[in-house]
Amino acid sequence: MGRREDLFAELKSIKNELEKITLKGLFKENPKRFEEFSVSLENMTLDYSKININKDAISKLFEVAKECKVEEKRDAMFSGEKINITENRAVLHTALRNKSDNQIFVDGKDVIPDIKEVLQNMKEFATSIRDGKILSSTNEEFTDIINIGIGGSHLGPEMVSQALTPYCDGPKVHFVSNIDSSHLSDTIKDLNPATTLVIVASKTFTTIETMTNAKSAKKWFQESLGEKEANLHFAALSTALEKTKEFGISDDRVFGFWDWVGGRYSIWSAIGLSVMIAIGADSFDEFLEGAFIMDEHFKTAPIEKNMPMLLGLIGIWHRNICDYDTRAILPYDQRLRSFAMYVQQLDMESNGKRVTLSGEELKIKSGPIVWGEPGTNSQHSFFQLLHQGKDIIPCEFMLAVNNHENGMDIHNDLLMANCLAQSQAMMNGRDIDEVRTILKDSGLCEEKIEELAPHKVFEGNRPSSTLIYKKLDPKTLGKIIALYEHRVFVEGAIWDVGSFDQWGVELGKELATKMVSYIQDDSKDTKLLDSSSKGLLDTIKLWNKNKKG
Ligand SMILES: O=P(O)(O)OC[C@H]1O[C@](O)(CO)[C@@H](O)[C@@H]1O
Repeated sequence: MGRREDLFAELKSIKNELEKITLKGLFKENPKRFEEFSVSLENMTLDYSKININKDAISKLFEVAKECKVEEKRDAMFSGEKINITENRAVLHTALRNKSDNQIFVDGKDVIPDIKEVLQNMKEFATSIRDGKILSSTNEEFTDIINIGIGGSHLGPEMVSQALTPYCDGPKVHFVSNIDSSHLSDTIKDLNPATTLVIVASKTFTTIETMTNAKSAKKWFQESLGEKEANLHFAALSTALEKTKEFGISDDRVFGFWDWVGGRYSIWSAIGLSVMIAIGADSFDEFLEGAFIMDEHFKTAPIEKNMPMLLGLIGIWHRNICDYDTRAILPYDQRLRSFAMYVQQLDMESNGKRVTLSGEELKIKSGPIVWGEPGTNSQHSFFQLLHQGKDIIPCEFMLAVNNHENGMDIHNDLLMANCLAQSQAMMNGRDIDEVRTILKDSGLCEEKIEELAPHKVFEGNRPSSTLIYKKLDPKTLGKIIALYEHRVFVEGAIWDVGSFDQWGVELGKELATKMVSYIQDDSKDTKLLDSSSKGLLDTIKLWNKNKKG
């Protein structure tokens, strides 16, 4: 990877040169900066002109992408090659939304017919639930659906169903993920078991949180409806048919997927069933269509007009050239309130890696910390640090031009104005001279002006991008999610990490299994544990209401 490091060094020299001029200056120099540093796809535009970058840097980043064979790796993924090498699996979430006639082979078998079959079964089931053709054990229509799952089996369905609230015209969907008993109990407390369907979403059907919640939900049904009746209130989304059967869910209520669908990439698979029940099969198709449009764009658009490539390369610029540790995702869209959390898993579980694909220690930084909240709420919490803190945090604004509400345009106008104003403030800042003039005009004396001025200076020159789209409809949401998936791919390909495994999550799972025996068994000797774990366990044993009554 020597050539990649050389290119990084050249990019660092460009960055050092660029530091001599501000973002404001770049706009003054080039009135066409927006046109030259933005890219569009249908009703969506990514504006990256407010990032301290120039054409030289962009073309050098293209060289990085070429050197790291991003396009070849992309093609390998789309064609079903086993690019998840530590698990010996293909990575084919894109096949789930493939609307072309192409065949895609894994181990010599075309996967498309199976995908179509499961999708068709999902549609029939979802439509029958929505139309009241499938009834509960008490012959009533299902009014509420609870998706029990965690990680990729939860974050996608919850985020998408929140985002598409205006399209939700089916039963109400709820989500339970945390093993904390409060999550299930707070969710079911106002629900009627007779009209509730639980969807157990788990690729492996072994995840302790999901299985514990599913068993407790089963008990809830059994106690109020009866042993046999309980099973009629379940469906499952899983690759583990044996285990779903063991749980008591009949095969016609199980919707499968395949080992080449990673958890955090699974919203397009059967894992999307709760969303499909909420928004209907047609809207779900639109959602898949949106992702397919982004896939085709990613596959075919030249690198300089390729939105995921550019977003990924900007990520590399910020992480490896500017040395920024985090990035903020800031949707000016309350319905995208879980989007940052969703991208956190997508991005950090994929690229939070410390070794290369061949197992060597990475010599450069990989995935950054991803976080964020919707605006305008976040303006009144952490934006202070974004504007005046010591860290520079690249901000990714997201903005829908049209809302879904009639007669509330004033809200939308103000929302949009705030979004634009924030990126402008980050870029332009406010210098000491301007601050002094403002304070003078407000009638303050010289002494007071000098006392206050440093606090009111904004350095500015802080980078941001804005993804602007016409309306947050199912198709647009599909495009946005696929854009972020492919951005993660581009970055992972450049860092040369295994973006599709997640071994780092395993150690905690293993230790939790051991730890539970210390909590449940008083006679278990804690002497060999570290003193912190022992101290905490002793406190648990002293205070545990389950033990002490
Ligand atoms: O769908 P499952 O098998 O229950 O797994 C849930 C989640 O657990 C993980 O394996 C690790 O957190 C995720 O990748 C996955 O989305």
